[in-house]
Amino acid sequence: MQDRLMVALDVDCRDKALLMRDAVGESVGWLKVGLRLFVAEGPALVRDLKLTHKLFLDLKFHDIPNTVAQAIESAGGLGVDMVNVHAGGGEEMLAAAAGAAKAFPGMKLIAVTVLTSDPMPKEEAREVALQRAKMALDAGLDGVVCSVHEAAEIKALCGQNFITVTPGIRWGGQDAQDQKRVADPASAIANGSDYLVVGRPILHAPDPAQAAREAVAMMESAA
Ligand SMILES: O=C(O)c1cc(=O)[nH]c(=O)n1[C@@H]1O[C@H](COP(=O)(O)O)[C@@H](O)[C@H]1O
Repeated sequence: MQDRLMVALDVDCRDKALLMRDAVGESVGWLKVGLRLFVAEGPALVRDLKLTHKLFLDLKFHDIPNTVAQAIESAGGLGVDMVNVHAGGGEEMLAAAAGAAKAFPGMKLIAVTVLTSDPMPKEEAREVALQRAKMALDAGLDGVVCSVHEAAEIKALCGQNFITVTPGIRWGGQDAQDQKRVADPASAIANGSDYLVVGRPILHAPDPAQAAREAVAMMESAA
């Protein structure tokens, strides 16, 4: 199950990123590089992190179709295993991204549906997430980022092979912080999530590898 756990390396510099990578080691299969770390350290660090783990480049591209397609080409050139765009960019943008990603068959392209921090009412979030997931499927993407609460329905609508990546993971009474739609690792697996994204519950744990193993044990309990 560790191959389905992604650690969000939301730290501010290379040294901290490498320390965290070493701290989690093989207890997780994936590292996620997002805005904070990429803006600070860029592609060189991504290349290094790729040497030991699968890599998800989470920059949520949201721009005109041509610009997003070019950014996807750059991500493909970096050799990342997964990259995302924001489905709010619309059908044409998603199709352009999917077109660009075709040149990189080893890279999964996924779309953010509704951010797990979005305060919109649950039913509205569900409707928008389902509609955007279908749009991503039709545009030729490999899957979506969504909350655990929408994952099962998205699988039912878009097919079991359509990838669901779920952040907003908390367990054992952890603070939800800025996340609005949270769930624990066992519920995520039970609801059909393919990959779980965990940031602060691992980054801020006294022993990050132990926190990751705890999450994996919960994931296994639901399998
Ligand atoms: O695309 C993402 O990864 C993402 C989408 C989303 O809807 N919600 C969300 O939290 N994320 C990312 O997932 C991670 C969650 O971090 P924690 O809340 O610290 O576990 C962060 O790096 C977010 O940028």
